[in-house]
Amino acid sequence: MTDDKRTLRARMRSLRDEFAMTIGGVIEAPPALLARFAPGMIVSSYMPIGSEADPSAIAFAAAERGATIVLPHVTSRESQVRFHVWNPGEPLIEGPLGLQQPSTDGVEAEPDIILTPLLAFDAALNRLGQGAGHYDRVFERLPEAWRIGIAWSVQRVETLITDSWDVPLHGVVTEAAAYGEAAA
Ligand SMILES: Nc1nc2c(c(=O)[nH]1)N(C=O)[C@@H](CNc1ccc(C(=O)N[C@@H](CCC(=O)O)C(=O)O)cc1)CN2
Ligand SMILES: Nc1ncnc2c1ncn2[C@@H]1O[C@H](COP(=O)(O)OP(=O)(O)OP(=O)(O)O)[C@@H](O)[C@H]1O
Repeated sequence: MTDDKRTLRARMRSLRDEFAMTIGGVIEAPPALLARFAPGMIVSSYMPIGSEADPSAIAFAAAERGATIVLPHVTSRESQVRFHVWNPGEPLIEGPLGLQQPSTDGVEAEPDIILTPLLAFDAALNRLGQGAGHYDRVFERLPEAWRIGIAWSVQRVETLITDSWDVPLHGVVTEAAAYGEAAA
């Protein structure tokens, strides 16, 4: 089970690298997502590492509509994700695992909408992540939050292997399409 996930992660990382280097594009907020952003809402974004799809155009659209942006912060593979308020333009700090993270001086706040990085997603909107279970644990802790995957179109597979703790996404947005509630 774990081995299959590991093999798929390696394959999806190289697919994603190749796509981002040759085609790429901008991931824009589809109308169904824009309609959700409202003043006072807390939206979690992330700073892409490697060839991850960049959610910043969506985060800026949310900020323009009055939402507060938070970014994930971890101290290790084992630690829980904490979300800290980040204002566009504020400096980021180098963290573990190649991450660019917000300062922990920023107020901690739990997101209403979680823009989620991923390695692969499937037709049922299951998600394969980096394998540390960071977002899986966030989804368990914040079951009311709206979970939106951000990805390149090449990251879509027909069926992912799932484990008992995997929580499916509500929607996914790519450079080419929107799925699930992000498309409704
Ligand atoms: N941009 C981004 N921020 C994020 C995540 C993420 O996936 N992407 N996370 C999601 O949980 C959390 C951090 N967790 C992580 C857990 C493992 C690895 C990891 O194994 N990295 C690989 C290299 C990844 C790559 O270059 O694509 C490594 O260290 O070998 C990275 C982040 C919170 N912030
Ligand atoms: N809700 C949870 N509570 C405690 N541990 C969890 C939870 N969810 C996942 N884990 C642990 O995290 C590990 C990795 O899970 P998995 O391979 O599904 O990660 P992933 O979803 O691909 O990664 P990520 O969420 O970090 O991007 C597993 O060993 C699992 O035991």
